[in-house]
Amino acid sequence: MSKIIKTLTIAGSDSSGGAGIQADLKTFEEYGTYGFSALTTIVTMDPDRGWHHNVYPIDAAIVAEQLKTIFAGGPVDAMKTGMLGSVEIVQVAEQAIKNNLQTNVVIDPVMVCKGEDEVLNPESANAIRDLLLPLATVATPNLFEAGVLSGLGKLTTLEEMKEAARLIHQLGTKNVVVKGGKALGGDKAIDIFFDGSEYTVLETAKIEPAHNHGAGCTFAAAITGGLANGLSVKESVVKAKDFVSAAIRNGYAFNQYVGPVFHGGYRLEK
Ligand SMILES: Nc1ncnc2c1ncn2[C@@H]1O[C@H](COP(=O)(O)OP(=O)(O)O)[C@@H](O)[C@H]1O
Ligand SMILES: Cc1ncc(COP(=O)(O)O)c(C=O)c1O
Ligand SMILES: [Mg+2]
Repeated sequence: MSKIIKTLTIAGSDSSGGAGIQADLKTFEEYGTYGFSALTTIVTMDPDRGWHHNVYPIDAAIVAEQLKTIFAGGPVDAMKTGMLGSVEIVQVAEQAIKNNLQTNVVIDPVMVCKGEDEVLNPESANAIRDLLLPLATVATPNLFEAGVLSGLGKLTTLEEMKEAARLIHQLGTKNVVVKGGKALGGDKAIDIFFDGSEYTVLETAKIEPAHNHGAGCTFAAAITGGLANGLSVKESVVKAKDFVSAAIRNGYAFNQYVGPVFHGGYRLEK
């Protein structure tokens, strides 16, 4: 075998398997890369309480220990962050990125899980904005997160998404994708990619039923996989959109509450 291509996710566990570290590792595998993970939080969903999410952060020192283990094998080719769970964990992720400034990093500024519209942990969200976005190669907020990060509040049009992308770029990230997804009205799933000078509109038909739990994590992990394989940022984002669309098309109803993507969908359709 030729050179091993290494990818890393610093993210939470979604025991239901569609999102979080599970989505990231499955996607990394689909991209032919060797995935590492530093676990930050454990999320459970309660069927007796309408699928209420409980988030259990891990001690930041243990996250730091996991990263020490991973980097004992040398640098990785690309990395991403997902749900981080506490300001201290955000700081640990910041340090890992600063120790590896040559490595492309995708910041998925996870503040919410689908179906919830309240920021899970406002202090961590602010820390992601202030500490991680300035270090990001690409940031991938969904519509809600882009409204919070840009300060524009609820976004409802393409023009507002573009303005949010511009404002988030000003926070220091080199590139940003604002994901309209299912949250934007209309029959298209539209994302805006902004590289600081040019806007690219990424558009597909909205897939119904939307088995899109984990779509955001899968999309960010796919960008990471593309970057690790040497694609440009724009190429990585364009391929990730195809990858996540196939994952949603091949998703399934896990139960009455949630329909996760299938991370192997792109391979199945080839
Ligand atoms: N029903 C859908 N049909 C097609 N694409 C979708 C659908 N829902 C989400 N997407 C796409 O999945 C990716 C993740 O977006 P989104 O689901 O909004 O993120 P998040 O999971 O972070 O909330 C984006 O590329 C978005 O356009
Ligand atoms: C651990 C974890 N990370 C991230 C997310 C966000 O998932 P999505 O990809 O749907 O935005 C979730 C949602 O349940 C989660 O449990
Ligand atoms: Mg998300």
